[in-house]
Amino acid sequence: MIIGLTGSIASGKSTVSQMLKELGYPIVDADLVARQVVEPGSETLEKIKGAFGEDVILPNGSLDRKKVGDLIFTDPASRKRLNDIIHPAIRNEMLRQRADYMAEGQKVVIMDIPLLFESKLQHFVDKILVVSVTEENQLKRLMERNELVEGEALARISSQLPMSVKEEGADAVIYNNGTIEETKWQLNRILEEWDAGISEQ
Ligand SMILES: CC(C)(COP(=O)(O)OP(=O)(O)OC[C@H]1O[C@@H](n2cnc3c(N)ncnc32)[C@H](O)[C@@H]1O)[C@@H](O)C(=O)NCCC(=O)NCCS
Ligand SMILES: Nc1ncnc2c1ncn2[C@@H]1O[C@H](COP(=O)(O)OP(=O)(O)OP(=O)(O)O)[C@@H](O)[C@H]1O
Repeated sequence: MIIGLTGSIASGKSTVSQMLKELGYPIVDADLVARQVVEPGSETLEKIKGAFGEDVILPNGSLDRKKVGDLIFTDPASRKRLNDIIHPAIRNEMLRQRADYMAEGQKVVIMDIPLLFESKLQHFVDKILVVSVTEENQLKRLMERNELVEGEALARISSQLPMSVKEEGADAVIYNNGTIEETKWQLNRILEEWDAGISEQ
């Protein structure tokens, strides 16, 4: 079974993904893959340099994530340009990692994909688990974690589909507004319900 883990920015996907990792599940992490495919020397980084100029490359040759983030979260045309370059590379690498885990004989694989709905990747997975938060908690946690002012955080939030749309498309929802323990409890109930316990693997 392939479980797609998604949600909105700062809703708690990495927090839940970490819990799943501790339980022993294999994880394909789209944010991590997005870093791997732009490593210095990669074809994707060269394409980004071609599209956005030398300005987005740090002196050590790596992508200036802060600069690119500031650009794409405020300008939809730049976001589309970056997505068109980087998403095919991310998709290929995610599918490669998924195939490797399945070849190993893993019965359950987690695919942590923040933009699962935005990129219409529902067909990559068998079940969709959405980590949801209230707008108030999302804004507060995003501002704190990324040290952003309210306007910057709101720009990032509005670059994604609304939380309610993701909840509607979910097979199960974790409401990550309480304690970490409460979130873990919800996760365990869902894994039981889906018969996806690690012991069954
Ligand atoms: C713009 C970049 C360089 C900013 O890097 P930074 O280290 O600040 O953020 P990080 O990669 O950790 O992403 C944080 C979160 O931002 C959101 N996000 C990232 N990219 C996008 C995007 N293109 N559209 C909407 N939301 C996005 C996701 O919720 C993600 O979990 C980076 O996010 C990136 O390369 N984005 C394009 C690839 C992508 O779409 N990644 C999302 C997973 S497929
Ligand atoms: N239940 C919780 N209570 C308090 N803080 C939390 C809770 N869950 C997550 N957080 C904090 O909120 C922030 C966002 O969580 P996390 O990084 O897991 O979100 P994410 O969905 O993976 O974000 P992104 O889309 O940006 O990668 C983090 O600083 C995390 O420590």
